[in-house]
Amino acid sequence: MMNNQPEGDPAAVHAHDLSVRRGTGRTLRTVLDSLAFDVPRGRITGLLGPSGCGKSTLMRAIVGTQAHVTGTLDVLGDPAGHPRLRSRIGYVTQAPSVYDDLTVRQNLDYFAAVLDPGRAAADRRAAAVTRAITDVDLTSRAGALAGNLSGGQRSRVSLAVALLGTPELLVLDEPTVGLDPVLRRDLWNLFHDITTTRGATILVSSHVMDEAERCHDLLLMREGRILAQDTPDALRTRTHSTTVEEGFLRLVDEANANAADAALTPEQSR
Ligand SMILES: Nc1ncnc2c1ncn2[C@@H]1O[C@H](COP(=O)(O)OP(=O)(O)OP(=O)(O)O)[C@@H](O)[C@H]1O
Repeated sequence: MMNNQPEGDPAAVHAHDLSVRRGTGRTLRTVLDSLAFDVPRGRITGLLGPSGCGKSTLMRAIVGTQAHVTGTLDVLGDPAGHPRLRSRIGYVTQAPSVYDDLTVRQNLDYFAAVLDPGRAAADRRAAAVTRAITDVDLTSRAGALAGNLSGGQRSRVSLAVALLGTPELLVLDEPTVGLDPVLRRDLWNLFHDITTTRGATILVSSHVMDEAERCHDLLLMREGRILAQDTPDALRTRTHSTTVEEGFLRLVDEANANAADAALTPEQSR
């Protein structure tokens, strides 16, 4: 498996033989199966694959909220879920977690107080809130009620909350779903700004393959497995494709053909 990490610089996320089961009791089933991959630091890695392939489950495992995880999963040098990681990771789930009856700034003040409580930290909190609002380009809407914002603006408030603690790793679960093309482009520009100006690592999921072209690195998933880890360029070249989507489909066809071959008895394959 390809690793784009510069030598000597440990990956932001390192997984080996990583499996996850979901469900309860007798319904427990394997949804991630023996994954091995690295997420390089300071870059945008896109986690792409069809609905239900396990992207959210993998993200939950990385941020430490997923049960029944086995194998190796190291995040920023610590095992996933380690308390030391809490302030070093920003996580945005699919449902924007903002309070509609608070303004943008009040939402951020609230989450900042949870992250960095106490009177002594008041100035630091105020600076962090202003910076996060600026980062997501919502300064002109800071006094607006979150409930009155557009979908894209609400997504940006969630992202601002995740940026509050100046996280080294941002895990974003389908942040552009349901957004129009202009808002999607603006958010992707913002992700690139965040990696450039803060040196942060971003792991971002999507089931829209054209978003793959905007990532530095790709993890392509299918049915609970990693199909490929590559840069968009390398993937297109390797699969003789003009788009990542075409390359992904070629890899799926290849995997299906291999699985069909493996299922044949020696007599059938003769
Ligand atoms: N709470 C749950 N209990 C049992 N199985 C679950 C649960 N949540 C998800 N699954 C199963 O785990 C598998 C992976 O789901 P997951 O949500 O991680 O996929 P996904 O790629 O993020 O999908 P989407 O793009 O639709 O969000 C699916 O087969 C799903 O049915």
